[in-house]
Amino acid sequence: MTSDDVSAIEVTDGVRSLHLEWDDPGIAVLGMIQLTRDELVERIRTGELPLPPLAKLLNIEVVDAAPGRMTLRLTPDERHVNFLGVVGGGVVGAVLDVAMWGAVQLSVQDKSMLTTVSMTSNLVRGVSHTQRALEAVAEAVHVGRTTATAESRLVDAAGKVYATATATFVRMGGGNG
Ligand SMILES: CC(C)(COP(=O)(O)OP(=O)(O)OC[C@H]1O[C@@H](n2cnc3c(N)ncnc32)[C@H](O)[C@@H]1OP(=O)(O)O)[C@@H](O)C(=O)NCCC(=O)NCCSC(=O)Cc1ccccc1
Repeated sequence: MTSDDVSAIEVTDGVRSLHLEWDDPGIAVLGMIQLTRDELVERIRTGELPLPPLAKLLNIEVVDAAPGRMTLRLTPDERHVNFLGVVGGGVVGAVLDVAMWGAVQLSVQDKSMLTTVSMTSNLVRGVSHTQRALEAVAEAVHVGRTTATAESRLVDAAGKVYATATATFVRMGGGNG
């Protein structure tokens, strides 16, 4: 599903439905394992490597990817709404988490895997499901032998900030190159 497909949500007698397709999650995992860092960057950036199902579920797309940075697009829709009638903080946190992970993961040349161990977010403005797409812009701050850190912001097209987050990752495996 892409951001254009939100209109594909059908409403029949008040019941919402959506036909959603996603790829075998193993394809993205295999890409992580088998591709070189530069191949991985390129295939994520161009969309050649299918994103994991989580991205399809939350309506997240890649805008840009490079060693040390990743920008994702979150297109809010009705499925993201919580009891308060706004997009849930977990959805905002998820897109920032993935963008920060991408920024640090694409920094490493070897086969080590980065995994999030802590994350702090500040949700400074409510997100409505009717508003246009937001961008999660993340940068690696530190990539060390055993840990990595990143920071990120969720902004609209005018640069208005909706949320900020920082995260710490543990680096597992690889030769620490
Ligand atoms: C409103 C505030 C909390 C504080 O804002 P401040 O620091 O004082 O900053 P500022 O004054 O600059 O205002 C900024 C904007 O806010 C607007 N505004 C201000 N006051 C009010 C007001 N009283 N009422 C309405 N709107 C108000 C204000 O007009 C401005 O907009 P504008 O520039 O005019 O367009 C803001 O940080 C916020 O909305 N954060 C996001 C929270 C969020 O969405 N969390 C996630 C969902 S919850 C969750 O998931 C948990 C859960 C789980 C399961 C089930 C249920 C729940």
